[in-house]
Amino acid sequence: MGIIEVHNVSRTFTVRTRAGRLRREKREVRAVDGLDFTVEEGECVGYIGPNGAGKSTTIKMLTGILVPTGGRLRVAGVDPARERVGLARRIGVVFGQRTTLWWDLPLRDSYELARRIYRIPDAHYRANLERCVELLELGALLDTPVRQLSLGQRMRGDLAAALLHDPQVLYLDEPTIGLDVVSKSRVRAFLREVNTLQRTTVLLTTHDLTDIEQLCRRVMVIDHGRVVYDGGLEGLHAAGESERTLVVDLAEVCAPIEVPGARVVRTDGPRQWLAIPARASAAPVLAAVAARYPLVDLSVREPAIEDVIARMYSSSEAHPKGATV
Ligand SMILES: Nc1ncnc2c1ncn2[C@@H]1O[C@H](COP(=O)(O)OP(=O)(O)OP(=O)(O)O)[C@@H](O)[C@H]1O
Repeated sequence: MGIIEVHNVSRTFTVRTRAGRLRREKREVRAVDGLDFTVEEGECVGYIGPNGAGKSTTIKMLTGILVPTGGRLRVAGVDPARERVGLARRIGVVFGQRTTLWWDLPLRDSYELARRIYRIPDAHYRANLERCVELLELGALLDTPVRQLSLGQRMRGDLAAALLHDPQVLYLDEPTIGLDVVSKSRVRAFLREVNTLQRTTVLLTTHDLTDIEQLCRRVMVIDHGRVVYDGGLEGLHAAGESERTLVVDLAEVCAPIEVPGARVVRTDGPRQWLAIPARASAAPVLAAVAARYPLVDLSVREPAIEDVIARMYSSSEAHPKGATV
């Protein structure tokens, strides 16, 4: 049995919309519609999809905040909605757009509250706090009120708070949203460590494919409340034939770059944009450009998740699910 079991789960919402000046109409929104998947203990799974696909609704059902309209859900062997309080000790949740920390209190006090709420034994608490403080470089921030922390510092603070009670499962909803490159890489390094050393199961929702690339062997794509792809990131790129973009700044205006494995898709003065297949390494293209052209700077842009999914649909025509799940 997996640590997360989702069988034919649905969740509908009834929304009231205006129909004329006085009349209101009821409409059903199927946020999640016959969702099926299993996550094994110790996996780190990316859970991605376009806006409104049903990701947050799934996470809310997995924490017990929302009750499914149909189907069967189990997390660590229990029904989340029925045993929400008991399950809270076994899961950790981090929402990138919100904080679970106390706004006016120093980080240290929020952690102390978590210790009491979860009744974490002293020695355990001290060891976990020490490990999180070291790995997330929180030492100098422990006495700072949360409202004075930068977004990246607060996110690191939130991650520590979610892990002090040693949860078996960690749900992350956009943990790197709005962070700079350095903060993103710190957060990712920490999550890798938590998943590989602590064997914490991670379900990660993100719009940043680099998060998935660096952390997850498995990715599930959800669209219109259903899983439309379940497999490796490479397979997803292959299914959609997705492309990365290499942005190249040259010392002078040149004719469009010609190197094997890449094609120029745009030019603007000395800057050129090259498309390369996302599943191939960018290194040979970088080396060829550097050897033949007066290179000043370059950066690699991952394809947007929305583009990868759109391409996946167009390449598998009307039946993406059959092609990939
Ligand atoms: N409380 C609610 N009442 C009515 N409709 C809702 C509610 N919560 C979600 N929905 C609808 O359910 C659908 C799925 O929403 P959900 O927030 O799960 O998507 P998401 O994949 O997390 O999107 P995003 O990436 O934008 O956060 C959307 O159409 C949304 O409008």
